[in-house]
Amino acid sequence: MAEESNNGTNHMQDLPKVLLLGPGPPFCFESLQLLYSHKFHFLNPHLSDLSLQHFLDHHHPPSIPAILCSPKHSVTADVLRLLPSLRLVLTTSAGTNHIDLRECRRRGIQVANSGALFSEDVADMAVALLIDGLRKISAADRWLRTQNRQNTPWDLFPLGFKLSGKRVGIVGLGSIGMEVAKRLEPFGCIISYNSKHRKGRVSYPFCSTVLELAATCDVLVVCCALNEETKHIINREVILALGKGGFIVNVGRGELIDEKELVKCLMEGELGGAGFDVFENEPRIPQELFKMDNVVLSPHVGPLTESYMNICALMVGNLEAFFLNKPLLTPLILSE
Ligand SMILES: O=CC(=O)O
Repeated sequence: MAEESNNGTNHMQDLPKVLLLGPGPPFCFESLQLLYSHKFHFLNPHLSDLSLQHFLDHHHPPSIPAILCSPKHSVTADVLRLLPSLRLVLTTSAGTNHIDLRECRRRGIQVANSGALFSEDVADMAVALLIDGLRKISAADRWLRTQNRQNTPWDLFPLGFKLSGKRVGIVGLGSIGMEVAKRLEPFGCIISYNSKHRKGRVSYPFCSTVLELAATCDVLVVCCALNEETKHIINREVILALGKGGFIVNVGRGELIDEKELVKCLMEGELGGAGFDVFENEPRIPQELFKMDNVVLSPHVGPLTESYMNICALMVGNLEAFFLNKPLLTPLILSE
């Protein structure tokens, strides 16, 4: 960390530089700068008219050791190439699919994410989408609002589906997946899972493939990390294996599902319903979904609760640890 200068004040040029690839999540980068500009020299290329490359040319890229980004900004190999002294990439998200992790590893750049900060919130959202879909809450709300239902017998509204007894397959039993399981068990759901590896201390049945999981479940909750192996892990074959009464929830990343096939399956009646907080081409949503009452949509707000108030502190904790050569608080890639 920067030493105090002789007259007891920190000069900005002495502070460690942190590049903010913004604008970042609501209020996050603003609060960070308001609270911590005495500790770090934050650089804001998004507030400049210059391209990132030109901005960096003006700010001596060899002296920038750290980046803070959000999922809206890809940290590609090209971006990394502009920063020869980079040693740390921080992201405000749990997902890291916007970061070229392979290149970070190759260059010995450490990476940290939001850890489990939002896991409960995202799990709440998964369960909410599932209950909403099965019990048709949003559909009922629309039904009441869109026409004057005071004069329509309410028993004309279609039957919903029970949550208890449903066989729920969790795709990705990380910290979000575990929170989903923890929430659904008391509802009487029967949990099983697929993950990259069988989890040692977990008693839920493990399926080695998503296809096998789908074939033995009524519901899939998708919450694994997006990477080369998991892109379109939910494909047509998996959807058909889940079946006509099946329900899919996605709170991970849109690209985990082959969205085109999913829309097709929903239109053909090959899948019972779905709840999405994430989409393949955000902010674009396939128009067909807007017409489906068996689909619940939400605009990628799973992590957006008051938990966000803690993201600044977590990011600063990681920055302080890094500049003091201490272990990162929420490491994903450590230096060798
Ligand atoms: O989508 C949000 C996250 O990955 O935290």
